[in-house]
Amino acid sequence: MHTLDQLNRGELKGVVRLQLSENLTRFPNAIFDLADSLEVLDLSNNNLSDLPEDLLRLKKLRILFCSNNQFTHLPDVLGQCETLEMIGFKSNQISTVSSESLPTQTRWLILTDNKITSLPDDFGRLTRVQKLALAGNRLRALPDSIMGCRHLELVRLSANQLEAFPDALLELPRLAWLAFSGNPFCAERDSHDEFKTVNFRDLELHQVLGQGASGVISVATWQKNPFGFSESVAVKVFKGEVTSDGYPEDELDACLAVGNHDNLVRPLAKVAEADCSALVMELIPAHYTNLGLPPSLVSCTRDTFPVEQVFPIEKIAKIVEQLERLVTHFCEKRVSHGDLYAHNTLISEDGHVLFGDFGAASKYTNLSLQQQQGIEQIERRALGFFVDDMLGLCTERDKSTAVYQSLRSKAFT
Ligand SMILES: Nc1ncnc2c1ncn2[C@@H]1O[C@H](COP(=O)(O)OP(=O)(O)OP(=O)(O)O)[C@@H](O)[C@H]1O
Repeated sequence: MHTLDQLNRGELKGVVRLQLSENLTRFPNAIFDLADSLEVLDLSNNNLSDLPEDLLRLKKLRILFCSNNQFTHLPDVLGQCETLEMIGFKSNQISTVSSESLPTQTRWLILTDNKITSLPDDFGRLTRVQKLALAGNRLRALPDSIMGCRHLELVRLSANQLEAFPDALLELPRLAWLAFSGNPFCAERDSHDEFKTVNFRDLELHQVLGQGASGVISVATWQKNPFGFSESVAVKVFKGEVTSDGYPEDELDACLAVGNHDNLVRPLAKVAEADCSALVMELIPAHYTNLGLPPSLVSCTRDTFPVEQVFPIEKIAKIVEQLERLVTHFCEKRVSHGDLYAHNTLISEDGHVLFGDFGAASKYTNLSLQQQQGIEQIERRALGFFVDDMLGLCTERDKSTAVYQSLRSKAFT
């Protein structure tokens, strides 16, 4: 994080990346002094509502983040910034997105949690866009031209006002991670009576285990355990607000709809109270570790891995086999996971997989057979990308094996 003082004193000359958060209400002019070098500008968490019309003077600007500001429209000047390819305006008040505001070379567009009712008709001219985050808006439909966005791989549409499933998405040849729960066309949430409902006051929360976008997970023991669950459990208490993947209530609904599987963290019970929604689940044993790391600004939609991460091909085959069985289970339950990634996968030393994070999951039982098949194909593409990622971790020696070749035929690149 930098300061306005540093900027005004000329101390930041030559920086490639600038991050300022000081309740700014106006774009600081001194930023233009960095035009020769500035590639990444992060003005998130300020009070900005517009950008200067000569922003294009920042000739090298590739990445612009303005989340948590007061924008009511996406500034038109963005469309004239010749090198700008990543745009993030999450949690503003944006209701209008003009065609002029979208640079043709956009790869990454984050407009989560705004008030957008429609996208420009010619959206499909963004033929390079790979990642499109629109959850928590007021979209009623998508422009059919979106079919032209042939590089789209990740799309978030949850928590909108879509009246019908956007069939145009089924035409996208690379789409692999899709979230669409919490729209009027979706099936209603289920009460999941097959799972016990417990009182929140019967649980005693202890140390925090982790925190996802949608809730906080803690170890808990029972004050009262009428159903005889294990003495120690994990409890995810949902925060209630919309996340970049959708509504927490839909996460709980989808997670319970998928139910039990050998490769899922076992859901045990739910808390469904007016002021508290929570999921009680089995504790993940401490020796399970993350298989991958989330995507970076460079990898965009693809997971990243520590350079030293290497696996023998037999272990990779075992991991892939478990994921394949899991995807078959998702399809049988008519739930799309929407976030099938190594970074959501935990593995034990001997290669047993525990998979999680239903934040982007969407139920699709009520859709037409053709739509259901299309959605399954999208999830299987994510599995194909996953296989490709796993093969990237294979030892050089194992690349000549028959197992490698057989897995290669399942990979999507
Ligand atoms: N049943 C559990 N037992 C032990 N630890 C858990 C359990 N569930 C979650 N955790 C811990 O909490 C962290 C957050 O989990 P969660 O599934 O909510 O979110 P995430 O997938 O990491 O994040 P996001 O939803 O933002 O993508 C996990 O990385 C893990 O460390």
